[in-house]
This record gives sequence, C-alpha cells and structure tokens, in this order.
Amino acid sequence: MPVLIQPNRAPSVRVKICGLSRPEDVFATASAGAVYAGFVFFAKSPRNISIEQARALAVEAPLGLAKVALLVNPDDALLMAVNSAVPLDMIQLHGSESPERVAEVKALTGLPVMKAVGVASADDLAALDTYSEVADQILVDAKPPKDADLPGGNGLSFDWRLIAGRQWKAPWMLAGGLTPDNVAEAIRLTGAQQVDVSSGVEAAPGVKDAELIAAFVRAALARR
Ligand SMILES: O=C(O)c1ccccc1NCC(=O)[C@H](O)[C@H](O)COP(=O)(O)O
Repeated sequence: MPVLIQPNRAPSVRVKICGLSRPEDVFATASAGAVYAGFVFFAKSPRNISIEQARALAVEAPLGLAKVALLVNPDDALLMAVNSAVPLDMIQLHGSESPERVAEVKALTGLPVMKAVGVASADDLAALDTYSEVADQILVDAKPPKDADLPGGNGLSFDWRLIAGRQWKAPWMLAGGLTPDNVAEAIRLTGAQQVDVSSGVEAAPGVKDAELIAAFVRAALARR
C-alpha cells in the first residue's frame, strides 16, 4: 500500500482536560477531540470526586478516551482502592513523590505514571531530567505559590521560554494556566505535543464549560 508522506504537517497535539466531575464534562472532552480525561482525588480541591463518582464517569466514558487519576502523595491503600474500582489508563502524581516512589507506584498499580514537576525558574529544570528517567510521562506544570491551597490546578502559568525547544527522555505534557487564548502560543514557543488544562476551561472553580473545552481543543489542534 502506498505511504502518504506529508513532510510539512506538524504532529497532532494531544489534549488532556483535567478535573472532570460530571458525565457531560466527560462527553464534552471526548467530543471536542481531547484524548485524556483527568479525575482529581484531593479532598481540598473544588474538583475532588469520590472513587464511586470516578468509577461511574470512567465506565461511561466514550471508547478511546484515556482516564487519568490525579493523586497527591497517595498511600498504597488509596492507590489500590482507586485502581481496583476505576478503569484507568494512567496515574498522575501531583505531590512531592520521590523518583523511588514513582517507581513503586508503577509497580504497585501496573499503570503508566505521569509525574508533575513544578517550574518557576531555571533551578527547577533539573528535576525534569531526574523524573524523566523513571516516569512514563512528565507533566511540566507551573510551580504553585508557597501559600497555595492546591499543589496544582491554580490557573497560573510559568515562563515558557525556560523550556523552549527542550525534550526529555520521557514524553511530556505542558500545563499551567493554559487557556483557549494562549494555548497556541504556548505550543509554538515550547514545542509541546501534549497539553493539559483545568482552570482555563471552567465557568467556575470545579465546573467545566463545554464551549471552553471545545475552543481549547480547537486552538491546540490548529495548524501551526
Ligand atoms: O485541579 C486541582 O484541583 C488539583 C488539585 C491537586 C493537585 C493538582 C490539581 N490539578 C492539576 C491540574 O489540573 C493540571 O494537571 C495542571 O496543574 C493544570 O491546571 P490549570 O493551571 O488549572 O490549568
């Protein structure tokens, strides 16, 4: 069969919508063309859902949508409880988990692990190299302010020039303060092939907006 070569075509960007809590948000995520859906298990978050809620959302999710459980310094019992109840495709670790703990979580759950690493300055870049040795993916996110209640999902971005054109051993995803208005520029500047958003597609904290989700995915997938 002849192979169609399109030398000038940029690879398609993969989008993750994080912090979903309602069936209609999962549907909006899939129908917009995003490929990952994130469920937050963190009590202090406005996006926190129970294991039962996550299970109900995940079993009804359209085929092909990858389900990601976001956890913050989870112990083994919580990991096992989430993993045994919810059909998952990936674990996202968003706390202060060490590289050794990332490896343990992979072994314990049998799932790929994406480790979030906060970036505020050039001093934070070494951690990306370290975690990319052990994690299946790294999430290059904005570092939360010291007084923040949440370790992520704060709608804050970092200086994308810090990582412009950088690659790591593991596949990576860009996050932090992305919106339908800035995601195309963020992709252009950093070369990201995957992007993750939560606050930027919400009508209110914890409430996703289907039109913003669609606009975000359109902007991320627009030909560069
Ligand atoms: O969303 C939360 O409430 C949350 C709580 C605890 C840890 C991480 C959390 N969110 C992370 C994300 O949603 C994303 O992976 C990423 O940080 C982007 O968030 P945003 O800047 O809001 O787009």
